[in-house]
Amino acid sequence: MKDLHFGAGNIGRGFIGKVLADAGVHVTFADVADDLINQLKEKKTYNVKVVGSECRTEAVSNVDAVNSKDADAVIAQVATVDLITTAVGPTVLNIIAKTIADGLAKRIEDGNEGFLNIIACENMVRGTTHLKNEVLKHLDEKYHAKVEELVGFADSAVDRIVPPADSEDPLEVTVEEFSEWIVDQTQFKGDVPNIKGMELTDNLMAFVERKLFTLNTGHLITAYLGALAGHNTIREAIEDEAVKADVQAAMEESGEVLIRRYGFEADAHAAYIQKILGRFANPYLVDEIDRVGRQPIRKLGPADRLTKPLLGTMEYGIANDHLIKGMAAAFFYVNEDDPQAVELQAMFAEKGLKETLAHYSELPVDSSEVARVEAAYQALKSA
Ligand SMILES: NC(=O)C1=CN([C@@H]2O[C@H](COP(=O)(O)OP(=O)(O)OC[C@H]3O[C@@H](n4cnc5c(N)ncnc54)[C@H](O)[C@@H]3O)[C@@H](O)[C@H]2O)C=CC1
Ligand SMILES: O=P(O)(O)OC[C@H]1O[C@](O)(CO)[C@@H](O)[C@@H]1O
Repeated sequence: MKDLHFGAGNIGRGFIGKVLADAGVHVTFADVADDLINQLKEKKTYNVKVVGSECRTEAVSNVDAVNSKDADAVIAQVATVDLITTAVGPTVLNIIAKTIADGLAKRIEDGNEGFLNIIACENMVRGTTHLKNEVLKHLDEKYHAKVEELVGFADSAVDRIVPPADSEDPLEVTVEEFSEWIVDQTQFKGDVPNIKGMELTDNLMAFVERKLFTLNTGHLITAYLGALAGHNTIREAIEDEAVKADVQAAMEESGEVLIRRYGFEADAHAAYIQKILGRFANPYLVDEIDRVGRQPIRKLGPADRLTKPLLGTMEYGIANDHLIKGMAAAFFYVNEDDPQAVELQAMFAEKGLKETLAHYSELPVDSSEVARVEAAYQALKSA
């Protein structure tokens, strides 16, 4: 099987590319980072350091690379591979959609009747479905029926903490031991691939929301409360007992929504939260607060890791003080290198918290929740 993987970054090399290459799939990475691509092309192998209670280095071999800026080369790949995976970040999905659409048009014109499956591996609810809609916007309608017949767009949930590596070898990645890649088996076209490390489910939403609204909700609140307390890394922040107590409580509030919505068993979910807290404290990973806190506007959005769990607590009429506090902490997040943090702070300075939060979260500006976030902000300010 041949895979074209967009995004040779942390998750691309450290997780998805590795799982596929280990399973005997030939992986070609597509990326815009020239040096990275040239080195991958030349060496065709790279190392992954797996760190935890035991540390080891594993080589990933038989990979290739193509520069994403060379549209013709990428289109030629799309026209021939059996699988396309992505780990580029939600905003870049819209950019690669055009190239994928051009590749699908070529594939059909070339008479390739083989099945192709596409899996976006991003921190997004139904990211592949989003990508599909973007691809179809760029694709002439005359190709749509063939795409429906031959191309599967399978949504997935991806969980492995992979911070940027601090290594002399630019291709090496450092990853935690834990990993979970769950794909919606109902959305494949042709045979569903049997790949070790890729789990299949017919209940994907439960797993996507469980991951995004537990790990990512807790991680983000760790970042924002940690930054406020003067910490630089996630590990430092979660070892601060006050931060940890708030983060755990926020994950429990979000967890109560997940338990009620999807029927997760309460004890198992509590253990899931504890495991995640342990992963945040991994002493072998140096995970900067800015990586986890990045793009706060996206993360305050209505479908993302702060607002969506809050909406769930409102739906079920259950406690949400710590989710509210986490949202308030987002307004202390300052990072001049992050355009979204700059934009958020600019609007906050001009319009105040209520209007800014309502604008990005789509919560009603006069709602009691928005008022409570403002009160929590004031409480944090005077603490
Ligand atoms: N790092 C982590 O711990 C996890 C990340 N994720 C998700 O995986 C996705 C990727 O995250 P990371 O690997 O951490 O980011 P990253 O920044 O390390 O990798 C993204 C890669 O995409 C490349 N890229 C940018 N524009 C491109 C284009 N037009 N064509 C091809 N490649 C392009 C970048 O050069 C970069 O190498 C994100 O959606 C993230 O939320 C999900 C789970 C864990
Ligand atoms: O990649 P995003 O959506 O900016 O968010 C960063 C988060 O994603 C992860 O990299 C993977 O879930 C977490 O480690 C972190 O909480």
